[in-house]
Amino acid sequence: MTTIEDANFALQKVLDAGSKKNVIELAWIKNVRVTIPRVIVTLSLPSFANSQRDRIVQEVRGVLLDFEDIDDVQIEVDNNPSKTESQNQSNAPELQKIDGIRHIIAVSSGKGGVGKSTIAVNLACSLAKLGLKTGLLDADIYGPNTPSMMGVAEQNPKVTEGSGSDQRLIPINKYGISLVSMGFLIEEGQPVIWRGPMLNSIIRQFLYQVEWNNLDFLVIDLPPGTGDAQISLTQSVPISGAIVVTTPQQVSLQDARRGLAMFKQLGVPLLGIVENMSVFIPPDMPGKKYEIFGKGGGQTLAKENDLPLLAQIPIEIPLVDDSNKGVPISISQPNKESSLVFGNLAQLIKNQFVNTY
Ligand SMILES: Nc1ncnc2c1ncn2[C@@H]1O[C@H](COP(=O)(O)OP(=O)(O)OP(=O)(O)O)[C@@H](O)[C@H]1O
Repeated sequence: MTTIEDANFALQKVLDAGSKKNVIELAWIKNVRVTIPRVIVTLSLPSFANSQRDRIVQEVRGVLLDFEDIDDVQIEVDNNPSKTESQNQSNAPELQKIDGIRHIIAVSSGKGGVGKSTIAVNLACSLAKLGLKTGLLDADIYGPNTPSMMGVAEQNPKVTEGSGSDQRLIPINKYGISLVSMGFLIEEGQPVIWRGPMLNSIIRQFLYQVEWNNLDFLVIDLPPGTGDAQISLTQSVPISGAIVVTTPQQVSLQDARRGLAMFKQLGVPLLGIVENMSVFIPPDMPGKKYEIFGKGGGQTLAKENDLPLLAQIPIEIPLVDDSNKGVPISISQPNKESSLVFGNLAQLIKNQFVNTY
């Protein structure tokens, strides 16, 4: 006799067209009841999967009718579960607009070391160069290195006058960018042991008690990966769009896919993919490009998720050197290829949001 376990197992054959993950894994099946000869399934689809609704319903019905003792499948579709609904289910706080910020752009990566902070920093600088008021929040609690890339040594930024909850943290201004780092809260060399709820309250306090000065964009450098910290962060702030950074290798795609699935599941809008370290440009051979890490990774990821490949950033030695000196390449060498690519990326993001001002 068919059981709920059998039904759930069979439903794993139904896949999301983009991520190729199955509907059980993606938690798109909210409920399954089996009362032979009938099965009742509740589907809970995020808004980005609406276009697949009819196909998914048909396939769910198909795989369940394959059982000999089932001849009636009822499917209830809970369309576009709102963010507030899913947050209530997980007891997450409701998203609240942050005073003084128009748009929040999250820069994320499935794993560390792919250049996420480099991209967050240079994107922020390039947005500022377009005349947009820009802030940068380094939320990478595991390696808050944005201040050093921006040449900011202060560990203790100033606070506004007043007392207790009236007081607000004043961002550090560098290269025209308002910078705040979680690193300001962590003593150097100390391990980070914050868990979801603790992190959640810290990040909220951090964001809502900062004197953000009418920013057009706040770029957030998220921690790498898809653990508690990332989920807390993405549920704490109203993100306008997320960028997923990958390198061209196949191995980093798997991690990036996990990142994409997390954003989709949390209902965070995705802006697209940025491929870093696409080609190496040797400084002594202008015009030469070497595909050190293979090619096509960013394009593959973009295609399978129906997202744009927003930028392909080359490996350039000054990108490391200048960043080590505390000056992002977009500021120090605006005519280098990577600076031009960062400029285009900023323009794309501006174009996407400028009409909503
Ligand atoms: N396109 C590039 N060309 C040359 N060097 C790069 C490029 N992108 C990143 N790097 C270098 O690679 C190193 C890692 O970059 P970065 O710190 O931005 O990665 P990350 O993904 O933020 O890492 P983490 O997960 O540790 O925060 C840095 O030394 C940086 O200067």
